[in-house]
Amino acid sequence: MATLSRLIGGFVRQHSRAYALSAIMLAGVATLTIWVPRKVGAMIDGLASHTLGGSELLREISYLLLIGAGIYFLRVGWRQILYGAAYQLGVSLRTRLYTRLTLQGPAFYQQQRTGDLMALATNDIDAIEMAAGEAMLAGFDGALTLAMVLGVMLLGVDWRLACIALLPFPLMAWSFWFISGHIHTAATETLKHFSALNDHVQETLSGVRTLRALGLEQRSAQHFATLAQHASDASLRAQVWEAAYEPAVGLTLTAAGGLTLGLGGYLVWQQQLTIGALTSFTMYLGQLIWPMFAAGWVLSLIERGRAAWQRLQPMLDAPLVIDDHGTLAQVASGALALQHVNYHYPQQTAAALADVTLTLAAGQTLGLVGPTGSGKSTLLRVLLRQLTPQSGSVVWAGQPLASYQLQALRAAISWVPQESFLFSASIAENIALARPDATSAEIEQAARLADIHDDILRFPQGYATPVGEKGITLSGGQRQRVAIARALLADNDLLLLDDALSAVDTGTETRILQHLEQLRQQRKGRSAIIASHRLSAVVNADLIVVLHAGRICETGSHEQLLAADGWYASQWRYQQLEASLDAS
Ligand SMILES: Nc1ncnc2c1ncn2[C@@H]1O[C@H](COP(=O)(O)OP(=O)(O)OP(=O)(O)O)[C@@H](O)[C@H]1O
Repeated sequence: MATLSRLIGGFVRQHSRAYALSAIMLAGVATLTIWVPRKVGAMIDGLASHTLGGSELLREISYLLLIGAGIYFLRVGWRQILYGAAYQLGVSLRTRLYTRLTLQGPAFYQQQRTGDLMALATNDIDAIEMAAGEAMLAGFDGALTLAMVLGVMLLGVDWRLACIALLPFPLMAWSFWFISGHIHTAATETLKHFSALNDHVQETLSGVRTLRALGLEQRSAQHFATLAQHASDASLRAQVWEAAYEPAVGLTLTAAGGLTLGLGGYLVWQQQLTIGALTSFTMYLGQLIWPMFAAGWVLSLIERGRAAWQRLQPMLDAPLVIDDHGTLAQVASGALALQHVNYHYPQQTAAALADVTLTLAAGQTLGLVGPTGSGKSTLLRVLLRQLTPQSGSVVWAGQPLASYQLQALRAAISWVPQESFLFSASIAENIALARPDATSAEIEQAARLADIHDDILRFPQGYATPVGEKGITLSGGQRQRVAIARALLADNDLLLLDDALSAVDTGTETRILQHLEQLRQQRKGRSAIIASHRLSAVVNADLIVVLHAGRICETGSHEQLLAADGWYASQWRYQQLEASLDAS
């Protein structure tokens, strides 16, 4: 597992110019800062010995002002350069995370909470960005200033004073180590609690209608308040530990100041040190405040970054549930054959698909029916390679599914799931999702085939009407038909309808199925698999397969299955009776 230091090290090497330039500017800041106490000490000694006249004094003061301005501009410069580079780390980590998430399959998302993933992409990456930017440079700045100030104190002022002043520092180092361990724990807790909070908000907003319908708003608000309290407590604990750096620095510097004044006063009294030199030394001691605080700040940022990286890295390295080592970039037209396919979900004891064997010739339509939970959707997901069977083979156009590039395979299939998703865009853009270059005429033609054209014209802005989260809400049946139009416009070799007509009335269903049949006649070689509870959707299929607890228990054409008088026939009679009762 790569550590945070390796990640940041690699990033610094990649952006070495920006970091080197910032370091040079910081070195300039440190050099100028070091210069000030020496100048002030010399001025005091000059004034005390009456060797510094009015004009020289003015000149020295203007030098000091120039140094101050130089420090200011260099500080602004290095911050701009460094943060510009550190933000690139955030961009690259976010892109890596996003790309990885788009490649993961349903099994991954079943184990992850959406709010947690969103927190990783925002809060956690921010913390890593801070560790790579602010912490790196504050660390460098602090270390450089410390080394230069100590060097001047030891070699340029008085080594005895420097040695005595440094006596309390080991105690401070120990307290920093102690505090940073606690900050790491508190930062990890804070990020976890923030994730839980995020997750609750995301889930609540997605299911707000259900919450309201069940009258659960108050309970949800109480739960939110508890999570918010936990997040705030954890954040406060981290802040309290961060605040502990200050007294440690204060105590150390006060002790160092006391020791300096004691020995310094004695040396001045013994005339071994001038008052100006003692003043310079005290000013240098004051300049140690920044490196001390920088050390605390850097440790805190690094611990927060480490905690975030420990949460983010497993997501970036999570193995892809579906391997993508196929080489074939195109699916040729051909039969689809399943041989003894078995699949069971990891958490389930019973198989969702058991010994499924069937063949669908190119251009044929397969009807997939069976009681709820019999494995229809699972079979379609195996064809989409969202799930990999534990045993058996699936071959399309003579090639195992895994030999196709995943994207090529999925691009050859139009899939309309039970719950279709509409993005926050216009209806036209939602239909043209797989073919953004489609013309308006093509989009309208697909909408006509899906029997949604007239509905769309009744919307306030027609095809330009925004839908999804920020637009109007479509009915379940309208959503399904927009999704079917999307699939038809894509015009792929294989169309998978997963109970995709369940929310439309039987008249609309019949019209859409007729359109599909006409399309199939026009474009030879196009196959379709229609999974449905309603048997009327599969009556005209070339082959109908009845699944029961994952097994194929009946197979044949509509007439053959009626003659067999099994589950299909009894279900057909029941549904026909139901339809005639509805009609009367
Ligand atoms: N993600 C999952 N994790 C665990 N078990 C699952 C998962 N999805 C489905 N199952 C189980 O696998 C079995 C087959 O489910 P599947 O959704 O394929 O049936 P289905 O025939 O499409 O049902 P329906 O007609 O109700 O849509 C069921 O027992 C179901 O509980």
